[in-house]
Amino acid sequence: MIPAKRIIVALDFATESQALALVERLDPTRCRLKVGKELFTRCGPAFVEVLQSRGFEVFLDLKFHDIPNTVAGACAAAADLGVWMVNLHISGGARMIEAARTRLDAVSTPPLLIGVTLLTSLSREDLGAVGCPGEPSERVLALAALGHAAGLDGVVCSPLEAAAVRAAQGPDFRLVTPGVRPAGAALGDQVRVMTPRDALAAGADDLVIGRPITAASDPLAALRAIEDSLMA
Ligand SMILES: O=c1ccn([C@@H]2O[C@H](COP(=O)(O)O)[C@@H](O)[C@H]2O)c(=O)[nH]1
Repeated sequence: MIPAKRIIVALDFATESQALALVERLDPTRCRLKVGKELFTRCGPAFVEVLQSRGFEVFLDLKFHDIPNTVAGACAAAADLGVWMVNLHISGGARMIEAARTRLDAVSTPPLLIGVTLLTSLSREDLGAVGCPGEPSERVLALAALGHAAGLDGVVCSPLEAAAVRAAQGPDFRLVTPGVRPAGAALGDQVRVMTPRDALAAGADDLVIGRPITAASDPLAALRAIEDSLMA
């Protein structure tokens, strides 16, 4: 039996009405929602409150990356908004993460604090081109260790790295995996991918899935098919 709410639907829409058209068909007891840069920049915190008022837990995926004081303040703002999870880029460094952790520890019900290791759209070649030679998995493992030591509740990584991060960081460290594609689905800009079922088997806690659901002709049927594939 797969526990409920393992799927986080990425609401990468350009308008509130497009997002709501899908949200109105979703069940908050069965999935969570992710609000990222596009929707947040267009609709702002008010739309996050709309989603929460409908019973959904919201992952605010703004991937903060700035000096420690600025990121700590942004995380405090996310906590005030009442989101379930917030994230930052681990490459911002240990002091940045510790500052965010300290601010969230002062809040009565803080959101989960998660760190992005290496974007799932990046390949080995992409990494080399920005001056970081080596295997993506090595970098992910190093960043996950740094992030855990600095106080993160978990990381965003590709499902390809989930088993290794789980082995290194233990059972209580949350693994949030985008880069999830049902068999035969278009990859789009994703590079380091796995199927939903394989991602869960590799140890992922949360599957972040956008276009395979949101761009489907019948998004609800696409979501149900993914849920069924997890049970099979
Ligand atoms: O490494 C990362 C971090 C975040 N994302 C986000 O997840 C979704 C994935 O959407 P798909 O349509 O399923 O590709 C999207 O909102 C990204 O911003 C990621 O893909 N990789």
